[in-house]
Amino acid sequence: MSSQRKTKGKRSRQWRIFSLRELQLATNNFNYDNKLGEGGFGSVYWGQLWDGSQIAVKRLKSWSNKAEMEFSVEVEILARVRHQNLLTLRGYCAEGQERLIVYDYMINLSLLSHLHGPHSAECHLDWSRRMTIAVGAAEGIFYLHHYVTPHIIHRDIKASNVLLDGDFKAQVADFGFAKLIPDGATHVTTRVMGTLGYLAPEYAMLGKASESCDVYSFGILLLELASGKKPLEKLSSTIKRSITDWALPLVREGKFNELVDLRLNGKYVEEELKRVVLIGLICAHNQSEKRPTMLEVVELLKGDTEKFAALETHEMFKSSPGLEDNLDIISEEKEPKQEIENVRVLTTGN
Ligand SMILES: Nc1ncnc2c1ncn2[C@@H]1O[C@H](COP(=O)(O)OP(=O)(O)OP(=O)(O)O)[C@@H](O)[C@H]1O
Repeated sequence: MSSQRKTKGKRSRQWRIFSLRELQLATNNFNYDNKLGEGGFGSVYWGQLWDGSQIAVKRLKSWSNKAEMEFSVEVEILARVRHQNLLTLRGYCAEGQERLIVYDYMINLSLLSHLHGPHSAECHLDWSRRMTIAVGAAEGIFYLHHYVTPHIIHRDIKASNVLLDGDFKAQVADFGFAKLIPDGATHVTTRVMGTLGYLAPEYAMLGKASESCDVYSFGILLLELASGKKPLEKLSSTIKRSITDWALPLVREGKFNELVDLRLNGKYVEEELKRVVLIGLICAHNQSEKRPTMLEVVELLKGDTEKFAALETHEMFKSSPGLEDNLDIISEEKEPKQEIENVRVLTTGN
């Protein structure tokens, strides 16, 4: 059994082109029952290949104006990006109007499903798993920012894009998609630009995409991971509060025990919780130049004491008046569609 697993593991690392017929067979002709979910780029289906290995197939929509060759070249570039915390592409299919990307199926699904979805009540994520996921996801993003040439800005770091393998190891998904977007596919563009609640202010307002936008989104993700709260919490039918607006006052009052996810039943490492929350908040600083780089984030998360001592004394965490300009205060809820549309309008042309 173990040798069989090993062989499967090896095989899954190989990159190849799939035929449409093979993917139709694997997914029962993209049957609704096989559907794992739907994102801005299209639907994702669970499938099983002839060798028994499980795959996730992303069936892209609105790709008709992306030439077959162009698509293949770009996907092959992405397939070369390999890191233990990045979801590896197993291959693709480009036949006729169909554009499909094939990944290994992540048996423990996404972080979103554990924090807020079907698995949230079961609480599979104990504190040590959360720490491992935080460090792993940070390392994956760090790799995209610092090692891949040209560097890749993810643009959509969020809980549904952090997938979990059989060992709950983080696999950051959907990187590099911006390059695959056909010109003029506006509704797809809105998705590439990120998701409400995770968007850095300068990105949302000016469309300035940079590595530090990913750092901002990652900060929100860290706060979400520690607290189990959503990036935007509905306070009433018209008012939403961001996770940073909720967390920062508690941090300034030193009430870390009120920040932690209640589903952990008090089982967590206090020092680590403090570390994750402070790093989350500094990453999600409204001024991009005050945010750390992903290299610094990785070092901090791994427990660099010198860097952490400096972070602890950061002015952001001092409970003095006048620092509230850091916060977005309470944001009025608009129609989500309209809000996304606004973001799109503001950012197109960049
Ligand atoms: N390899 C995979 N293994 C298991 N589940 C997956 C895999 N890839 C994607 N999924 C799940 O399929 C669903 C749809 O994914 P998709 O990436 O299309 O959308 P999304 O992440 O919700 O939104 P967006 O398009 O903005 O990234 C999500 O719930 C995602 O977690």
